[in-house]
Amino acid sequence: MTVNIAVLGAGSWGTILANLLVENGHHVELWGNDAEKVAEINEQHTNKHYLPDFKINPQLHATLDLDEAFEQVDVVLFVIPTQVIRQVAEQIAPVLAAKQVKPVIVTASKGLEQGTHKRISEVLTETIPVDVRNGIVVLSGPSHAEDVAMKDITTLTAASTDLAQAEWVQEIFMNDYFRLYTNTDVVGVEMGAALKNVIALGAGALHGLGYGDNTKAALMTRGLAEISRLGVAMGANPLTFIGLSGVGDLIVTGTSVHSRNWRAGNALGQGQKLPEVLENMGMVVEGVATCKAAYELAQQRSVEMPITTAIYNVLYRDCDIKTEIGNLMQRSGKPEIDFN
Ligand SMILES: NC(=O)C1=CN([C@@H]2O[C@H](COP(=O)(O)OP(=O)(O)OC[C@H]3O[C@@H](n4cnc5c(N)ncnc54)[C@H](O)[C@@H]3O)[C@@H](O)[C@H]2O)C=CC1
Ligand SMILES: O=C(CO)COP(=O)(O)O
Repeated sequence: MTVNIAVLGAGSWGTILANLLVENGHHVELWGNDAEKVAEINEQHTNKHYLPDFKINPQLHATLDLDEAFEQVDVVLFVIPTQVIRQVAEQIAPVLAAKQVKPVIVTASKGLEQGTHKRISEVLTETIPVDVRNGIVVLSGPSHAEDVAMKDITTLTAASTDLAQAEWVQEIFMNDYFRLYTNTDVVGVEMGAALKNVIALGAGALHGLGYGDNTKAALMTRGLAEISRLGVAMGANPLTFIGLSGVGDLIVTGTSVHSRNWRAGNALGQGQKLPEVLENMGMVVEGVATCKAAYELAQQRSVEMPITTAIYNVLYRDCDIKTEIGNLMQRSGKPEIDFN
């Protein structure tokens, strides 16, 4: 089966997924917003800013032109930062309408929209009318671009309320090192994907401050407890949080030097200030914006999220990290399992 795929976002994850899809035998157009980088991909077959040592398959074509990207399109894959998804989706909707194509929309981005607190599939549902698209599938799981570049064995979840569309996407992406599972719990998959980035910031900060393994395990486990609590309040199946898009992605993001969120947290723990950290990263650190959205959502829903609140206090109120850790430890004793 050869499928026509437009990948939106020529950063680290978009480039690696587009490359994988080409090597799976599909026709892929990678849409970018930076003329120099698009030319580099087409002429040098590299994208050095995001993937310094990676050689891109010469069959991958990049473009700045949405008309070209959508010339023939069965799947549109979003791999851009969460906070620009609404704007780009509004930009592509009339192009899809003019082309009279009805692609399946897939998102591999992870986050919550600031202001509205919406999940990405909700933003896409609002902005791309049903008459110009097929279903929406969410792709998520423990998957750093740097490891997929090495063809390291990687597992993900394809989630959709329409199981047949999730299965179709599963088939498009699967190969001997990339394995997908399906799930119909879109809420749980998206909430796990978005919120683990916030906890990864905290895990990095603990590392930067010199805390040991016990503390990091405590943060990730109790972090998962509050991710599940908010997720269940939003309608998720609690079992999804022990799957790839929950604990799986929390492990990879909360322990890896490849994680932008972990690295940003590590730099904060070492005493750098947030603007400097983000400036130095040069890539999206999704947990920062999502932390604010999650904090506000938890307040609205009266869901207790003490770790997210502590991270919010550090990021948005310039509070001292060690004081926030001390405050977490001063809380009264709690039962371990509590979804109320
Ligand atoms: N890097 C990774 O290993 C993984 C990333 N993700 C998710 O994928 C999403 C993208 O992440 P990365 O590729 O790492 O980010 P990145 O920072 O490497 O690349 C983002 C890309 O989006 C482009 N972009 C930004 N605004 C745009 C706009 N208005 N129009 C068009 N393009 C625009 C940038 O030019 C850049 O090419 C994030 O939500 C991230 O959480 C998910 C799994 C793995
Ligand atoms: O989601 C990811 C890995 O599964 C990527 O995480 P970072 O954005 O922190 O690098």
